[in-house]
Amino acid sequence: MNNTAYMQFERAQWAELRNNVALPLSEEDLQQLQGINESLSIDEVIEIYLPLSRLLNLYVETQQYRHTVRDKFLNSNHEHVPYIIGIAGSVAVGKSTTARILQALLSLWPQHPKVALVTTDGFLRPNKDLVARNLMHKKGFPESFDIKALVDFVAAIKSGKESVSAPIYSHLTYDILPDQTLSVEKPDIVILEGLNVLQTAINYPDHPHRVFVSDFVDFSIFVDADMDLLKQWYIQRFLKFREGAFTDPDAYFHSYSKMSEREAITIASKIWDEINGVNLQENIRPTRDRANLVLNKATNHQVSSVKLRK
Ligand SMILES: Nc1ncnc2c1ncn2[C@@H]1O[C@H](COP(=O)(O)OP(=O)(O)OP(=O)(O)O)[C@@H](O)[C@H]1O
Ligand SMILES: CC(C)(CO)[C@@H](O)C(=O)NCCC(=O)O
Repeated sequence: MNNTAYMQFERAQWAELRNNVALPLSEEDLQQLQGINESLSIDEVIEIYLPLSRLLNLYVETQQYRHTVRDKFLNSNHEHVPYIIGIAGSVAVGKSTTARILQALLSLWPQHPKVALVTTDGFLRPNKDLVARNLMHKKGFPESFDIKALVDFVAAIKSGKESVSAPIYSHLTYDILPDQTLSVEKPDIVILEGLNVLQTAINYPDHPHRVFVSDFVDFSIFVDADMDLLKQWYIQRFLKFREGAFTDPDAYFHSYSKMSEREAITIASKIWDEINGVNLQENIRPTRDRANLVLNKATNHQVSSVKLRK
């Protein structure tokens, strides 16, 4: 008996769905997509993300229709509130890249929805608070976030408020930027990505809240990959930062740009084993089965299978 809550698609089966997608991509669109990430292949966009954007576009339309039906029933006229797509998964799995691809593709559909992108990293507590709470080695763990501020933020977006602002986290300074905020001005769609998008009370035993981020998320995606690949991607990205952003003297990890590649790999590997890998096992992967859709990635970030809730 098949008692799973998901329909499972192998890569080839999912890719076939692109034949149902009537969205021709121009040369310019392809160039824009390629600009998101130099290692992203266009085949990957066409075979995996294009059908996914079509499905999401249909869900958004259906939601808008439901609101129209509700307004008819109530004999009133309420404004639409943004549709929220949540993207969860490990550090370095590619949440922000997935979010940017979907943002670009969704904006190309004929309705040209305005799509905003928000990362929950902005709700990490500033370093000074983490130091005071002895949590600097727990960045990304539930207790390192101001979860109440995050829930209030998504609730405000869903209330239809004209402008809602979020703090910004910088990977360069490794801290919340003191005088900058991101403002979300009632777009059609908000893509909210972060480690904690699907977390619930179990993850926050010391700060019990009755309402969670996922209560406001209309459609959730969990991006997953095997542990050894994730560690490898984390180390690769660390080395990329080391050659790029960390060479900036203002970078928190500037000293890493001066050490040998071998030393840098040892450090990245330790950070993975002691922080990000542990957080994945304890607090992130256990939320996977709450997602509406799971993208499983294999070597080179290629999606190997897709699971969609029945
Ligand atoms: N589809 C893809 N194709 C090729 N490379 C990718 C893809 N997605 C992500 N990557 C690479 O994987 C690494 C991690 O990606 P990204 O920064 O999007 O992850 P993330 O999950 O948002 O990480 P974090 O939680 O630390 O912010 C980056 O080096 C990125 O270039
Ligand atoms: C900011 C987070 C928590 C999530 O993106 C992560 O990238 C991070 O900084 N983790 C802490 C350990 C590390 O430096 O990777």
